[in-house]
Amino acid sequence: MFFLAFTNLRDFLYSFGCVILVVIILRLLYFSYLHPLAKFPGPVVAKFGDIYWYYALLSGRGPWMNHDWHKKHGMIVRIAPNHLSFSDHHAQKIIYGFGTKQIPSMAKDPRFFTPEVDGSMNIINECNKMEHSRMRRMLSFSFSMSNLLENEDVLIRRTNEFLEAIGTDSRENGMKGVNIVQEFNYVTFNIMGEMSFGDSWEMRLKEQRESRYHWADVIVDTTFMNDVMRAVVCFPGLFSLLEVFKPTHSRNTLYRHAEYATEHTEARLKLHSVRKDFMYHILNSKGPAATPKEIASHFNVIMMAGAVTTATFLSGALYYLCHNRQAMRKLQDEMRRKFASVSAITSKELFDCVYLNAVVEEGLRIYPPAGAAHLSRIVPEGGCRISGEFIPAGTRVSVHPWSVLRDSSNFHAADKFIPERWLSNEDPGQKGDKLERSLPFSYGPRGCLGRNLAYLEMRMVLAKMFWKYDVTWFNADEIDWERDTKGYTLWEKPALRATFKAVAR
Ligand code: HEM
Repeated sequence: MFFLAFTNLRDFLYSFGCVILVVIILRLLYFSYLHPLAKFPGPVVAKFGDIYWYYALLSGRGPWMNHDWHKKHGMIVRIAPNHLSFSDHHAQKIIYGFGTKQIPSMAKDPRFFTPEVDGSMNIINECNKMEHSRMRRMLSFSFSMSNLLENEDVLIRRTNEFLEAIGTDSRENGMKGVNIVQEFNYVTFNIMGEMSFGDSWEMRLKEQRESRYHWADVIVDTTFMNDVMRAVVCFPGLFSLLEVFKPTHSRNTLYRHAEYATEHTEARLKLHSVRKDFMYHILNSKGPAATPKEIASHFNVIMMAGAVTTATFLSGALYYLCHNRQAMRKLQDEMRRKFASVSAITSKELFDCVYLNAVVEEGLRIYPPAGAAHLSRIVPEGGCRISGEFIPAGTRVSVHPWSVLRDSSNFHAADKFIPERWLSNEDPGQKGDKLERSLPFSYGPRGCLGRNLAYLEMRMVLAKMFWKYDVTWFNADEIDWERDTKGYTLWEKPALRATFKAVAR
């Protein structure tokens, strides 16, 4: 009937074009002048649709773009039609905190924290607060300091294996050196795997048809695909289409990663082990039992969040230490003076290594492993005030960590790696740095569950590596970290080729 109203195709196309044009103009007017967030400044194109936001995320240059927007527009920037980015540290407490009587804690944003490809929900992507609390209670004991210290043998043995591997490769590879970024991925992968699955970890790795580190490599490739999926789910029907056709790349990354998590979970569930790995604590936790699918989903993200982030820290820290030889020497001196042998290096002894801890904090500040993008939340019913402005209910909000950490009003020489800023009495020392503004593990009910483990790993790997080896870096002239690294939600890092020569003792 609709078509009959037109005498010919030309008239129809003309009228159709006019309707589209009017819709576009109305949309532009609405988003510019009438939308509840219309008064907030930001890049012009960002307010008309989410596409620009996804472009920034997937371009790998998001952290720098977002920081520039804050420099230009101020503390609150509209980075998508319904999304505000904050660079104000005070917003952190409201957006990520435990909540108050007036403003309840904010739920995670379901458009950002999407289900896994098998539809499962887990400790990271669950946006329902009650369901998340149940999960967190179930997993918490595994990550308590007492349990981690009970499993310290895993951390020490796996770090020693890493030392062996980089020493051997350095001798065998000559001027080719060792791809140390990859080796950091492997050591954190091994620590997370054995802590999670105990005895079945090694058994399953030996049984698998691919190389031992195939899953570790898949995890690295999956980080970017996770962001692609965040964009895909915004287009109705596209995810279902992908499920039917499963393009090779997503099969080899997202789906393969989920399969690995399921295979390792099933292998461990069959093994009636008494070893107190993470699985043991999950199975013995009080409260309703989780299904095998849910447990596999937790391990899917634990292997990702646990391995990639810590490896990212280690890679960045090594890069910046290689550029600040004085800091590297101070770290080596502290380790070599304090410990008579590599076996004397234990987690407890490392707690009070002052310079090592300063290097760790500065490494987390200058290259925050989970601080490149936006961990968005939804403003609850009734709206609330953030950074002096009323923000309506339903708005997506996030603090952009990179913009906070690279802001010279928070940290002097913000682009420079200066461990001494964490030691107020040392030269070049603190110059009014607002140290509390570095929150690499976020904050509140969704703050990092693996924080204790991350600190133990970061200290142990750095301490043993710098106790044992002097480092020569081969591709120093080719690599500029800020240029060559890609900032998605997690980072994609360039290869660092170095050689490790054992110190004569
Ligand atoms: C340097 C290393 C690490 C950094 C910088 C880091 C950072 C973070 C951040 C910023 C969050 C909050 C995410 C959000 O708000 O959406 C988070 C959550 C989380 N992290 Fe880490 N993380 C690190 C290592 C680890 C490790 C080793 C594990 C161990 C498995 C881990 C497990 C988790 C889990 C399970 C959550 C979700 C917590 C929840 O929602 O209740 N992380 N992490």
